[in-house]
Amino acid sequence: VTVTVSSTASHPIPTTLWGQMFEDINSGEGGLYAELLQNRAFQQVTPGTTASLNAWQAINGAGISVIKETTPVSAALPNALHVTIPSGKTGQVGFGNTGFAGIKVTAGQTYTASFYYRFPTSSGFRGNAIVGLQTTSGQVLGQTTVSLSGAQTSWTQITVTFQPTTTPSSTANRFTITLDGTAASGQTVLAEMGPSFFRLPGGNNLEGQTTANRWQWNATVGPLVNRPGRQGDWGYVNTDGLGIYEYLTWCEDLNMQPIMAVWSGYSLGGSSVAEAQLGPYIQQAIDQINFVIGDPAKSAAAALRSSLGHPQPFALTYVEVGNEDNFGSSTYGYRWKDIVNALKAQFPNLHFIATTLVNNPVLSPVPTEYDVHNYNTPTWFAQNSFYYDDIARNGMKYFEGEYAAISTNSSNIFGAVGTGRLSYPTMQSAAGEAAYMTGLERNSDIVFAASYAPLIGHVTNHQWTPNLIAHDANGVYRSTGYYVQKLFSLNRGDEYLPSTLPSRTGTLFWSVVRKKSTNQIIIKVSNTAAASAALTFSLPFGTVGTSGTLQTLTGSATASNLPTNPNLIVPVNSTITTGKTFNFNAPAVSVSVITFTAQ
Ligand SMILES: O=S(=O)(O)O[C@H]1C[C@H](O)[C@@H](O)[C@@H]1CO
Repeated sequence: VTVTVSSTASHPIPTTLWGQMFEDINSGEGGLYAELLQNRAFQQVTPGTTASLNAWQAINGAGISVIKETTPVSAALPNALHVTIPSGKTGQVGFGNTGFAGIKVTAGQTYTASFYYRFPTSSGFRGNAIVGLQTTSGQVLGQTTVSLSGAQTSWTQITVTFQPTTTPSSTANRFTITLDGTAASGQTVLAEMGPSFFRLPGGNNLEGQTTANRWQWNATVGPLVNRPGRQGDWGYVNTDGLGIYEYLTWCEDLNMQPIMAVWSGYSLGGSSVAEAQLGPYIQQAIDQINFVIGDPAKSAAAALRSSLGHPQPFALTYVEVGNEDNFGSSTYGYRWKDIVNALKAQFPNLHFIATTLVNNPVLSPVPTEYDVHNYNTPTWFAQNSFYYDDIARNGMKYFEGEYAAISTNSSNIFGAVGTGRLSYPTMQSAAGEAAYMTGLERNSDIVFAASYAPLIGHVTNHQWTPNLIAHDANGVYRSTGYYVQKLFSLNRGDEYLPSTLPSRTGTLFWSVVRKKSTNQIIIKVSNTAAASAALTFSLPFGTVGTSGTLQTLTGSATASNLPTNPNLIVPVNSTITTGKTFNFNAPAVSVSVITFTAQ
């Protein structure tokens, strides 16, 4: 096929185009949230149940159970671990935590541990607790001692640091607190992508199954001891140690602008807040936004931000109202109207993104942006790379907030692995997504942002596959889809150059952009076919570099990067002969980026 490129740009490409969405689907807890211990504060569990001791285990015969404290360490943390050291025990006795399916221990790194303890009744016990990391078979990796006093009947916080002296070969390790059995006998002691935006906090995990357990910004901020946590929407307790302030400073550190959601009055269990009852939830949304951008002199929420060390507002342009409210579309009409009218009055410079299907129902005020989600097969993405070409240019802008090729079974996209659902992205799913992304780039006059979803998932403990990045206690695993996102994100242009259009029903797709600051032309090519494809590029520029760089991601269609072979398919860099006219042979099932200068 011959691709003739125009030298006249059709439109500027928004700087926000390629970004990431985040929600906690085994991605914060045990993942990005640095806490190594699972169930660290027995939040949101029922005392006395097996689940309440999740990840905790007794060592050498100690009696452990989760109790509802009569004098809790804080209102937010009502539960405590009750530890009984039986009489007649010798050696170290106590309890351990096995982390999130393991704890990675590296010699020489400094580990910090903190716990509160108290004795229910005053006792003459004075002794050392040993706090450290061991293999689950009991080999000490690193530890320190701290003295405990039986006279301490009110909660007191202990914080220790220690450096393991051994790096074990496996992550089958645990955090331990033990006492000398003889001395303590009979005592009871009360435990790297360059995204431009970052959507948070979800996704389903914003919504709650009920109004009561929706995500609430103010419950996720301040000292951990004041964060109660919540039953997340993915079957486990969110400690909310990774809260709104952590999200915002994370965005600032990585130069990403947040696309932040406010709760919209609908929960995944199907309930909607009645219009007459929306007031307090709208106020909570106003406070949430003031926490992010408000004036500390005028808003308590903004003053709270300032007190945490960030007096200046964070960057914020886009606020999403809910998530996938197509599931609650019968009440979104009034919820959108009342929420957006109130928020727009307070924050006239913000853009509010609607989350129902486009214009279904018709909303007032008319949204300026919609969030569109697409989960489908690799073939669907290739065959729908013109999804936005046919959409009217009427001022409406689109956020492709969630997209991923998740199954090869078009009649059961959301089915289980084994019925076509992918456990990990494959080369075929990555090429399909890349084909679709060339369409997003071509239509970036109306598509202002796009993010693959979900971003991260745990290798063994997950509710959703595939994920862009997998992780476990040993590390992170970059998928084929991750490399496609990285190739597009790190090779952005600032304007789109129209070119011969790919065939809508074909298997070969490309986009051509220009990076004005470096006079570079960047061509992205996705070949989703099982055979290589020959392209000839014809360029209208006066001078074109004779040599360019070529980055190619290719491999067997059904192959994935697995934790056991994480670098099976990675981008390969080489050079390519370029010029006013040059040829390129796209390998079967491949995604390529060709970069060269021209002016
Ligand atoms: O079951 S789904 O609704 O498809 O869940 C999807 C859509 C939702 O926004 C997000 O949280 C989740 C996975 O990314």
